[in-house]
Amino acid sequence: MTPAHEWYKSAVFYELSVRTFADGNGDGKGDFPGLTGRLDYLKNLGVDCLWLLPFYPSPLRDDGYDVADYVGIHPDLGTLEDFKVFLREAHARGLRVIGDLVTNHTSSDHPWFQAARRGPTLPDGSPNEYHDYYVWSDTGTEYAGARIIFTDTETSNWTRDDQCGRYYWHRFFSSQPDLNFDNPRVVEELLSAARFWLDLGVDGFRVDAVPYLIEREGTNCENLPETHAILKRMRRMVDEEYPGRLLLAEANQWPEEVVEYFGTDEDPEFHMCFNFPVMPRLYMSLKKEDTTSIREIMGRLPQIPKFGQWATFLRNHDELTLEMVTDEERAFMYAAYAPDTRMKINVGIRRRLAPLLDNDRRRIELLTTVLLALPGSPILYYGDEIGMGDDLSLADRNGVRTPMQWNAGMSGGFSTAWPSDCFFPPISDPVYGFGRVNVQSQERDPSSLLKWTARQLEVRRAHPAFAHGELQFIDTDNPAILAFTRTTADETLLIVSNFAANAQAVRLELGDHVGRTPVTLSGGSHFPVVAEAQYPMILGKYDYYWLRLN
Ligand SMILES: OC[C@H]1O[C@H](O[C@H]2O[C@H](CO)[C@@H](O)[C@H](O)[C@H]2O)[C@H](O)[C@@H](O)[C@@H]1O
Ligand SMILES: [Ca+2]
Repeated sequence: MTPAHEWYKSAVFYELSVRTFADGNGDGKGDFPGLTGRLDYLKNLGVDCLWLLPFYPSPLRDDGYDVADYVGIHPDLGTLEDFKVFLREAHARGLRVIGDLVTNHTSSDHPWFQAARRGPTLPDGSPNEYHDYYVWSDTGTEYAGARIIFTDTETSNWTRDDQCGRYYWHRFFSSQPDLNFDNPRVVEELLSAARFWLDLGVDGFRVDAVPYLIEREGTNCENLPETHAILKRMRRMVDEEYPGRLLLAEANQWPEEVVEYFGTDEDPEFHMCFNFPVMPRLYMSLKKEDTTSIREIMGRLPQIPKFGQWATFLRNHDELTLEMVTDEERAFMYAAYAPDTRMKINVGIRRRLAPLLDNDRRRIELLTTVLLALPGSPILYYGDEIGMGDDLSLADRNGVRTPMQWNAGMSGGFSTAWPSDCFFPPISDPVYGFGRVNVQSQERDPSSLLKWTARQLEVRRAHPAFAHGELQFIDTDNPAILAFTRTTADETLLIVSNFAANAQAVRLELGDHVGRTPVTLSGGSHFPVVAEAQYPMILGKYDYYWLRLN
């Protein structure tokens, strides 16, 4: 039995932007009342926890990751009362809700930065306490070992502030000055902001961009011990004051570094960390028809503490990041998945799941089943469950953030406003547009992607080994086939997936399971008994089996 406070280990997460999910008042911008009205959809889909992208007051120069007030609601999205109603209604349906805590930086519009730029000393000669909330330099030459993350926009991590006459540090856009986490007051401010939402009842946070909190000369300013110390302090606060709430780390790092963000059983840090390294390898394996890199990277993941759980995903609101691959692999991914240069951004590809996979239902199903079956709690990105497309004409990563497509009516049912008055225009092309791809039509079609996804989530829920089972890769004589077992004391599941565009024959090394009978999880079909170590199978193109070894 998993203790109740480890609910996140068996949860399926659903990431959404309030701004683009459902508009309740017809102004063309999604809002909390609109989202509240769609909670039954999410419940019926079978997800357990909603991750809301930043919903705070913000000038929206980075879609809300530029926070101007940590303890408010962006006026476009409703009021604090609307938020409370939403949270109550979500909880009433058994849905949990996590927010997005943007720790590393604020917006340059934040009152702290506006005060900080007045300089270290105020006109009356008194010290300006807010100046030290940010990281300043007189030369803008320090920390040269830190890479630039938004390579398409920024040329330096320093920008000169004319008002202050000094340079401020920023790992992301220049409109997002980094907070100075060497200042204990900043740490306390962030903890207070977290407490505000935890007091209201949120179930935790995805914590943004955690590797970059502290800067030190002579390092790359990522994953520093001082950064971990601050994050552990955050975890202690949550465990002591809000037991059972979740902290999920966004640390886009290699396995050896990301695992540090879990901490240890004795000195914990995050309950969950995104598995960034495996994500691009799922796509790579499809194009290469070779799953070796998935096995390799999963084998590189160190042991995590008992409380820990990975967060797995195929897509999110950012570009499909290619930071955690080699140069050669990155070149392969660009050639395979970004034939149009508009698809590239920074170190990644700004496309949604369905277009990446040529809208091929078999490939979408294949990657989704692998996502649901690998160790970790899966995170679905809104709209991918109906196969939404993207809009390359929109700037930055906004092309993958278009309005949810609810029906074939005006503005896809997202809003009663005209499409041109929506925050982003709903997609209307003949292939991915709301006239063809929408929730209402898929709810009426038993064979739709939406219905299929809901069924898979139901099957996953019925078999706790998906959430808790130990992973064992099965040796095969065909690299196009990914085969693994997930085992608990009660059951062993066998997952077999064909990453090739043609039917494949394979022999699975099932010596540990001789005498057992594979039975499909949906339908209960009995396969031939495992009579000897080598178990032959045939799989159609992009085919998969979810089996239980009886
Ligand atoms: O708040 C700034 C950004 O923080 C997150 O960024 C992450 O996304 C980057 C790619 O877009 C990635 O390269 C980096 O490693 C991450 O920290 C957030 O998800 C972004 O939306 C945001 O702009
Ligand atoms: Ca609205």
